[in-house]
Amino acid sequence: VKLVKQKFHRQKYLPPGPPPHWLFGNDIPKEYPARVFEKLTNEYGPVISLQKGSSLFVIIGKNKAAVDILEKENASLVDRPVSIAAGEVLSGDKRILLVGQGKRFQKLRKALQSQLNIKIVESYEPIQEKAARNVLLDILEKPEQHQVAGKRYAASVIMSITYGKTTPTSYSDPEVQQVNKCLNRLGSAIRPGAYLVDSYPILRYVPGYLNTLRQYHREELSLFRSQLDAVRRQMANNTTQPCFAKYLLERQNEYDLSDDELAYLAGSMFGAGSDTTASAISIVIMAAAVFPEAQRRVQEQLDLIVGKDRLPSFSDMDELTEVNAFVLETFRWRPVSVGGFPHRATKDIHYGHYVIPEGATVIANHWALSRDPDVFPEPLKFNPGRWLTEQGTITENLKFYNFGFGRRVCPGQHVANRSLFINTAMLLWAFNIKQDPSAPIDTLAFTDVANTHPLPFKVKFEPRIANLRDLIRDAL
Ligand code: HEM
Repeated sequence: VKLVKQKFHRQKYLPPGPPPHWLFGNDIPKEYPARVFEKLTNEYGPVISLQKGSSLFVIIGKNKAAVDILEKENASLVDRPVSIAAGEVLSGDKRILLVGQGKRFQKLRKALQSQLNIKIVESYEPIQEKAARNVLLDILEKPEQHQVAGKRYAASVIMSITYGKTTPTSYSDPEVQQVNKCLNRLGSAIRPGAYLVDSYPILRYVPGYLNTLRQYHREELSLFRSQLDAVRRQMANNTTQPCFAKYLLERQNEYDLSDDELAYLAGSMFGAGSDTTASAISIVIMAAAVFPEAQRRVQEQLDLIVGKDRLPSFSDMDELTEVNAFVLETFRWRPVSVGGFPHRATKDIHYGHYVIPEGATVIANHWALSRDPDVFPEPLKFNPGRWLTEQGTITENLKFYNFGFGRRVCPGQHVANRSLFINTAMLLWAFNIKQDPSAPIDTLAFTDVANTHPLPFKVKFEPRIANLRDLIRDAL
């Protein structure tokens, strides 16, 4: 009786939402869910709930509610929803992104922080500058392949930081292709509804049902092990560059990591950090082409501070406020992690007169947050100026949570921010990026996946620097 009463009480105080079908519950949108959820936010309010089977989804669509819940109550939202297909089976429960709250999560996260914290990331500057100069060369060579240039940048930076790789990385490298094959498998398995076992866990006992995913896991693990073994071999002949893998191999006991935990941790850096960064660079190129006035403001400051006789560098970062504001506005304008990432409530959370019950999956819809007029007036307008104070410095009073929330906030955010700074500075310094009048850009044409990517689009790169190739070659 007590349990029934409790259930009834919770039901009564659930956040509002569209009425569920008595048997099938609510429809979970199959296409562009973040855009559909934004409409539901406008209809039902900042926090809504949807019921599907035994799962309760709480979707947050306003910044104030997102901060009140996911930041202020973060201790109760460290956990991830159970993911049998993608998390337990495909990732062997070792991929940090999907690992639930507990000892393993804590040690993986601690190990990541040790190499991704704001102090350490400065040491990656030479890697990022070099790779960003290569983006310029790639674009001079094959401007129509600008999206590939961004992917190559992101892949080579991650490979250098993680495994100390010094040879140039091409997006067609067999190793990168293999990693991408694994990532595509993850992307498919992670889609809501992709595997019935996530709604009906009993299915895990059906013989053969999860065999393919188990096989994928073995392949992934052996790839990650082999990447780590390469670093071990280099360490044995003293030829390793300082990198994430070397640092952790030397301190494996201190961080209490098994061989496979370490292999997965290094391996999943690529998954979390490569495609996201490449997409964000592509969005910068799109925004520059579509908003020439905003591009021009950035270029005026670049000409003033950097001039045309040298390339921009990290030493200009504090002064290039227009570049920083432009990047912040692209993060908001088209968020890469468009629908946000799910957290699981480990106790009842009270919000106003609603209760988010223990066990609920809580998701901040980044797309809706980016268009929340309470925080971003005229949200559809691309306006980097909103990030600047009257004195021209970056304001401290505005924040967009493109890197997520609480104790799960993206640990790679400092690397990502710096990648976006250096690429935006170099691209807008080197080129006038223009729309191709014969192929106008559809700025809503994005892939429909968790980390969204602009669909292929055409732009023209007009060099602004006469001796660009020479300057790049000198710097390289
Ligand atoms: C523009 C680029 C990036 C964006 C937009 C982004 C966004 C995110 C978001 C939204 C999350 C989930 C946060 C949450 O649960 O609330 C996340 C998690 C994560 N990110 Fe990033 N990220 C980016 C780049 C990177 C990079 C460069 C790395 C690594 C070097 C990285 C590593 C990770 C890892 C390991 C996690 C899982 C953390 C956990 O579950 O505790 N990310 N990221």
